[in-house]
Amino acid sequence: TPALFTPFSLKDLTLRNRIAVPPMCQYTAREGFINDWHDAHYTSLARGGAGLVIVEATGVAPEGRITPGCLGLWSDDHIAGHENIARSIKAAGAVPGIQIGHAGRKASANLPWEGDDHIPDSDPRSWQTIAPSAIPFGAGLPKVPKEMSLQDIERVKLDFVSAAERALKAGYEWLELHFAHGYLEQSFFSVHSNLRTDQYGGDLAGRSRFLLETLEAVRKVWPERLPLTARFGVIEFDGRDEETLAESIELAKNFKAGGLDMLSVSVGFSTPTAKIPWGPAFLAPIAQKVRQESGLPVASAWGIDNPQVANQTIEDSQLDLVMIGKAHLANPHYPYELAKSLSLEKPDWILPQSYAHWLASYRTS
Ligand SMILES: C=C(C(=O)O)c1ccccc1
Repeated sequence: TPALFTPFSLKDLTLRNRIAVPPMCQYTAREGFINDWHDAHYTSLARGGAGLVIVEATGVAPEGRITPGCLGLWSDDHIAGHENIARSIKAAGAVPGIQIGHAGRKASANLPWEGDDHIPDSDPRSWQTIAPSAIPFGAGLPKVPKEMSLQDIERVKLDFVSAAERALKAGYEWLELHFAHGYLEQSFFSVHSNLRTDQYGGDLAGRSRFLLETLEAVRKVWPERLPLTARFGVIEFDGRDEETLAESIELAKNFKAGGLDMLSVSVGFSTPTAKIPWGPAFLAPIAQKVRQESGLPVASAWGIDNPQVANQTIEDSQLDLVMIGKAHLANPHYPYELAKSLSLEKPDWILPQSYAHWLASYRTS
């Protein structure tokens, strides 16, 4: 059996294979609510055969959304829509996951295909953004955020806890904290965005504190038997990579000590001047180093859209799970293509029986 199609167990869950659909914002919600688009989108992805489907970045507060089109779990009214999503993913044989986050200084933005930039302050759809320091990201996201008070920090931690409790009520079994991509928690960790002089800034311990306290608070309400994971940028490609990676590995060790079950290794995206060396599974070797030195199981995304590359990252013990995004948008049944390319036995049965039976019948080739 190709390594990509071996099961993966984490806490009380077992995934049918190593293929995960990473969180990919659909920007199709209104006031944070699930609608028909999300129902069809996530159901079709789960029926495609992946072991895990993670629902897109879901705001823990209205001002924590990236755009007005993002999903939310800041209200109990949001739970019902997510119950359908979680049930439908599980019914298709995949583990239902969700990513919760706060976009920090990158919030209050237009949809990517409508500018991908900050909504002008003059536009009634815009809102005040918050961050560790009053430093803008730059480029298309020039809004100067409000520096968070200690009360703001406490409130946002509680927002993460409440969103996690709602995710559990909705039936999700895998929770990913969005600590990456220049959003709020990443921005506390990065020297590009955190110039605080209190206990939430300064040295590595200070810049790690908000992340570790958020993890600690969410861990208390997320059942021990279910995976609690985080997506985090371990490198910025900003010319300080060795130092950033060393600090990130220290943080990963503290994540593990704090009860994190897995790290989805990504890029920090904390500065618009980063020079990212995009390439097939380009983060896999970095993820392997994080896994070796922190002892955390790792996943990673970016450029894993080739069957041999995907399988090799598992075969070579670089990754425990591969996050395959765009290939799934192009074809929700992408795991079926992977199964055929990698010569899995009875590849048709990756898909639901209503499809598999006929795909395996009346073969003409
Ligand atoms: C919407 C994103 C997310 O939620 O992480 C994102 C961020 C950076 C690059 C691509 C997508």
